[in-house]
Amino acid sequence: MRRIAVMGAAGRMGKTLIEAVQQAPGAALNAAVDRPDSSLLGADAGELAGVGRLGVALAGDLAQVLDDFDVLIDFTHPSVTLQNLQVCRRAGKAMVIGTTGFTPEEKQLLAEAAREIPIVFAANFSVGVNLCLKLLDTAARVLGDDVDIEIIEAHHRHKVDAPSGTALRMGEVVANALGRDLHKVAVYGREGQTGARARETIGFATVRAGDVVGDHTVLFAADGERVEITHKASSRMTFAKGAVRSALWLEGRAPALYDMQDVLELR
Ligand SMILES: NC(=O)C1=CN([C@@H]2O[C@H](COP(=O)(O)OP(=O)(O)OC[C@H]3O[C@@H](n4cnc5c(N)ncnc54)[C@H](OP(=O)(O)O)[C@@H]3O)[C@@H](O)[C@H]2O)C=CC1
Ligand SMILES: O=C(O)C1=N[C@H](C(=O)O)C[C@H](O)C1
Repeated sequence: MRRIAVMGAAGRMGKTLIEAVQQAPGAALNAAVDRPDSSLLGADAGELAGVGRLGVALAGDLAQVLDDFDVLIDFTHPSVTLQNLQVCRRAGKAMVIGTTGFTPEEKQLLAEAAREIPIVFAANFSVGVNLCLKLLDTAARVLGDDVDIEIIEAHHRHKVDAPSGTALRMGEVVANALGRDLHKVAVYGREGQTGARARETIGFATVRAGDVVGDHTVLFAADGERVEITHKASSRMTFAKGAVRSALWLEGRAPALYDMQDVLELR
């Protein structure tokens, strides 16, 4: 049985992850952690997640539960994940990281830790989005430099980072396929006298509203036709299932930085 710990267990994804672990054959929830000053510490993680008592009390410190798990699933905040990264690295524990909003320098820290522990890191753990990443690579190569490319994403009002990690990953895939450097060609929103659009730019537009789970569209627009590749998530369970699948997949893997494309064998 794969012993799993969930970080950010009282959060939106944390609670869904607890439910997904509970449903997955071969996986067991052995630890659940949230912030040290949480008023929920000591509560039963299963009851928090609405799946019934699991006998796992919510802890406020990862170090307290280190002996209880094999792999940590962390969907929190970059600063929290980076602290946990060091704890897991020292203890030789595998990680599944779904947190978004890392700077390029912070992503480098993930790559460094992955020399010592196996990590699956993905901005989006849904099968559908990972299929879309493959489709986007093909679309960009076929449509080439004859189209304008724009990425539009929408999320719930509580989301704290923008553009979404998924939108940025979609931008990277498209830019790589076209031999462009996303850092040089990305345009994050437009306002005022912008001038005409330069063909090589990749535009990002962000919507934050209500309870939208996660919508992404990549628009390839030529003169005379448009192609749109759209993914809409209607439940966080799609991300949670992918994360738990990754935690199981990591068993016996060598230290390296993997992503969901590896787990799905889409490389
Ligand atoms: N890769 C993917 O497929 C997906 C990624 N995400 C990403 O996952 C992350 C979390 O999203 P979401 O669940 O909506 O966010 P939430 O804010 O609902 O959850 C984060 C949880 O972490 C807790 N937390 C804060 N500080 C600490 C700490 N020091 N130690 C432990 N826990 C802490 C928060 O507590 P408090 O609320 O009290 O601050 C909260 O319970 C985001 O970066 C999001 O973009 C989301 C969905 C899918
Ligand atoms: O914060 C969210 O909710 C989500 N975040 C991820 C992202 O930033 O891409 C994935 C998903 O779209 C939901």
